Amino acid sequence: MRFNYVWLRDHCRSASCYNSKTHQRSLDTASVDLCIQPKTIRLDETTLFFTWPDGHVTRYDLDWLVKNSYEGQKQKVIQPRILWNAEIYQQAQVPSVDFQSFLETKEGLKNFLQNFLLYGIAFVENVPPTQEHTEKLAERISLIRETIYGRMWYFTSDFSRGDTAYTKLALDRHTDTTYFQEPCGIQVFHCLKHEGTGGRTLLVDGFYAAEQVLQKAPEEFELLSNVPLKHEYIENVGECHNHMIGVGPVLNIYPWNKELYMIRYNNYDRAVINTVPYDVVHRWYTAHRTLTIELRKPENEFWVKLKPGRVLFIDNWRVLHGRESFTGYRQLCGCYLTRDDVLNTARLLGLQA
Ligand SMILES: C[N+](C)(C)CCCC[C@H](N)C(=O)O
Ligand SMILES: O=C(O)CCC(=O)C(=O)O
Ligand SMILES: [Fe+2]
Repeated sequence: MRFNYVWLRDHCRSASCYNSKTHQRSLDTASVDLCIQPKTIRLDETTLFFTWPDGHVTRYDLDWLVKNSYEGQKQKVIQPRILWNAEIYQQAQVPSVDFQSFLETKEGLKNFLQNFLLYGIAFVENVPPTQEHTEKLAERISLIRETIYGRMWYFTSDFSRGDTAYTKLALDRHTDTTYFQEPCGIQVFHCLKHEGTGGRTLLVDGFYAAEQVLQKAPEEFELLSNVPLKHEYIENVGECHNHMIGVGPVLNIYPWNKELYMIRYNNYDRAVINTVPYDVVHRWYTAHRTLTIELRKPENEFWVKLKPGRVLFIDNWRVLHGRESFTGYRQLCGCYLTRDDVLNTARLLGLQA
């Protein structure tokens, strides 16, 4: 491990530099001389001591340094996950959580969140088929993210909005709200009614597909993670007038450990590509094709028929959803959740997120 002197001065945990009650830095980093060097350094079994030119002493537990070093972080994943195709997911026999235990017990909630974090999807069973109960569920783990579609939404194939979600058409796999600068973190679906045929939901682990791309064509993975593009939502239907634009690459990775944390994939909503120079465009399309081929492999598709009482939570930064075309009357309700607040709940329950 290598540490920079300014870093070592900046992270001093002494009472005058750091408020351990609020976990906030008191030290004004801008007051640290960028050429600072310790006057003396001393090491015992467990601790490293620095005395700075002004006499201030900083002590570091060696364990703390190991845990907080760049080298230590580089080897760690931020969020452990189990990547899946249909077979892996089905064999895992991930249990659904019951409505009552989800709402009333810490274990129920924790089991649910653990599965959700590992697989990017999770189900709650025996939910009364109403919008109010669905809202209660959502509020147990997060804040509802209000969007142009409302807070809780409730939709049928009535074409009330300028989007094909509001029809009976099939929808190919995609993530939602790619046209937001921060796409919605979680999507909640509860089918309240369906009198007709078809309408099954398709789920595909985008991270599993991306991992295949990384294995087979690392330079294509890199391109998809480097090239920013726009997604766009333009609506002029009735009273609804919206124009949303979100910019970012298809694959979003942390630069220090290359861990994938978000996929932005919606071929319907992808805008004109005008952020990519001529000599990159063709390579980008090739990489996009490779990813699409992985995403479309039948063995990566997990199909479910949503039923009243069974609520599905989808990690919209990871798992793509789609649907089969349908006939008859179908009513879906749900909402989006803010990702920070789901992770907050998970961490408070002791989960790594
Ligand atoms: C109906 N509901 C509110 C869930 C979403 C509608 C959003 C659909 C849009 N094409 C997208 O993928 O973002
Ligand atoms: O109707 C469905 O099952 C899902 C439609 C969809 O993709 C959406 O609402 O985001
Ligand atoms: Fe969608």
